[in-house]
This record gives sequence, structure tokens and C-alpha cells, in this order.
Amino acid sequence: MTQLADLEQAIRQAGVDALWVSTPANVRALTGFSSGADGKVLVGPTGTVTLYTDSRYTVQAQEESRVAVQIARPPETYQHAADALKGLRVGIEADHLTVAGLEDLSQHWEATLVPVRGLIEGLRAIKSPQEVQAIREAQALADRVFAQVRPMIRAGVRELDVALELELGLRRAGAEVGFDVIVASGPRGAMPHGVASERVIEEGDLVTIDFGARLHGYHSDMTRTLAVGTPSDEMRRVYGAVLEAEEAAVAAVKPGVRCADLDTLARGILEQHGLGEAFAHSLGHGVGLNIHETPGLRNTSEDVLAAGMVITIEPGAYLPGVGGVRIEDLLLVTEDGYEVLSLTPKETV
Ligand SMILES: CSCC[C@H](N)C(=O)N1CCC[C@H]1C(=O)N[C@@H](C)C(=O)O
Repeated sequence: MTQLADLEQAIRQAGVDALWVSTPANVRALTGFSSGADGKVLVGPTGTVTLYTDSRYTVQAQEESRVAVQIARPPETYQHAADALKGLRVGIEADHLTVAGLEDLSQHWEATLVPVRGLIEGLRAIKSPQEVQAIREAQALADRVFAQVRPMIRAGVRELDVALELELGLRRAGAEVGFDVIVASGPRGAMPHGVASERVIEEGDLVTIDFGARLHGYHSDMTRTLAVGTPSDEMRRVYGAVLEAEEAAVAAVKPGVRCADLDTLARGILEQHGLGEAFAHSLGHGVGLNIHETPGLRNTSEDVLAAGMVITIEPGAYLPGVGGVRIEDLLLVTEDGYEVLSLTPKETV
């Protein structure tokens, strides 16, 4: 729910007079239209916001959109906007607009098209109370589903069946499945994005489960690594190291902290345990309409934490041929620190 005043200021700062929005999550954030992928938005030079979509969505757009709706298909969409944009500098979303899309706009508009990056994404990083509530509910629902499914995670069960139960649980509770469920057991745990396979979980395995709900468009995200039976001493040591890094990074979350510094903190702890090389991804990310959004908690990030951001902290260690561990919490950055939204307990391994 991006505020119009903030949007106008960001557009001015980007040095453009108007903005053509084609990124689905940005379309949704600006308008409330839930089929963002089938809509485009023009923020005009006077600050007027128009949602363009086609006649399949007439009723839906009228019900959902907070802004004026124009039903049209390209090329009428472009022609409709052309007069208002003559001679202006119009921002286009460089991270999303295709080369073909750029050609179409150039053909129809007598305007200077200026690539902009991350303009609306930056505004979306700070969530409104309503957005926080949607994420909170999505995570609470995911926590409940995890508790229901937990007893079936044992030796002899396929990863796919664990994923299916999680998906069914989310669906039954009224949510969507936020992303392909990761269930990575035994040596498959060495794959950070090891989506559930036909592998049968064995005694002594660690099992990494990373899943999320999507509710009213907003995601949750959480990872737990569980032990089935007694894992090797090596994997128990790795688990302890990842837990230490996770807890230290969570404890350091507060407004004003540089995301790059948080990544360095967690990475440093894993390095002390000889697992620096094994931490094969960034520490975390913002969560909202997209599963991965601003801020980026990685060592090259310029982002700084601010109250109202919803982020993950998810260090991991991945040992090819052996296994892996990841522990992830979902956090709201508050005025004086943080609130952990993912309430599923971490197990003793
Ligand atoms: C396909 S959505 C995966 C959600 C998951 N919680 C997640 O964000 N993961 C899993 C391990 C790595 C991490 C990830 O994909 N991080 C991105 C932001 C990166 O580039 O490091």
C-alpha cells in the first residue's frame, strides 16, 4: 500500500515526470489489483494514477482497484496515454520491461523513456500496519500447518509427501503455497533450494524444510532443520554453528543497522567454525508481495534497516555429498529492535 505522496517524491528524485509501471507486484502495490501481472500503471505528470487492464478483468478491477481503471489492450493502452506524455521524461522499470515492451512504448509515445531501478521496490520495503498484519497472519497460518505436519516427518517417508501435506495444509487453511516447498533430507540438504524429491527420509538424517504461505498476496517464509534419529557428530556441530550465527544476527536487528554488516556478522561466526565457504547465499531478504524483495541482506547491499521492514535471517551451511543446515526466522523490524514473527520452535539436534 504505497503512499501517493512518497511515490510523487520518489518520481521527482528519479528525475522523471511520469512513471510507467509494469512489474506485477508494483502494479498490485499501487492499485490493490490482485492480478498485477495482467495490469500496467501510469503515474501521470500531475500525480494521477491509472490502472490499465483488459476486459477479462473489468469487474475485478472495479472491485479491487483504489485508482482509476482504463479497460484497454495494447496498442490502445499506449495510445490512451500518449497525449498526456508528449515531450515528457517517462520512467520505465528497467528490471522488468522487456526489449519488446520498450519498442512498443517508443513507437507510440513522443516521450523520452528513462530506465529507473528499484523506485517502487524501495517504497515497498517499509510495510504499512495492514501489510504487516497480512504477513503476520500468513506466518501464523504456516506455523499452525507446520505443527500439524511435524509428526509425519520420520524415517520411511518421502520428501514429496511431506511437501504435499504442507501444501494441503496451507490450501485448506485458505492460503496459497508461497513458493515451491523445500524439503532437503540427508545429502540433499547440501542444496539450498532442494525442492522436495522422491528421496525417502532415513534414520540419522537432518531434514531442511523451507516453506511459506501467501495470504492476501503477502508471503511468509521460515526454515527449520530437523533431526530424524541421531545425526552424525559432524552434522550436529554444523547445526550448532548455524544456530549460533542465526541467533547472533537476529539479536543485532534494529533500525539503522546496515544489512551488509548483518551478513558479515553471521558469516564471521560461520567462518570461526570453519564453515565460511559452506554459507553459499545471502543472510536474508525482505518479504512482502514478493518472496524476495528489498532490503537485501547480503555483503554487497547498500540497504539499511528501518522500522516497518519485514525480513528473514537465514544462515545456512551446505556440505556437498554430506548434508546441510539452514535456520530461518521471519522478523518485523520495530522502532527499538525486532519482533520474531515465525514462532515454530527450533528443535534440539
Ligand atoms: C525460492 S524462494 C526461497 C525462500 C527461501 N527462504 C530463501 O530465500 N532462500 C533459501 C536459501 C537461500 C535463500 C535465497 O534464495 N536467498 C536469495 C535472496 C539469495 O540470493 O541469496
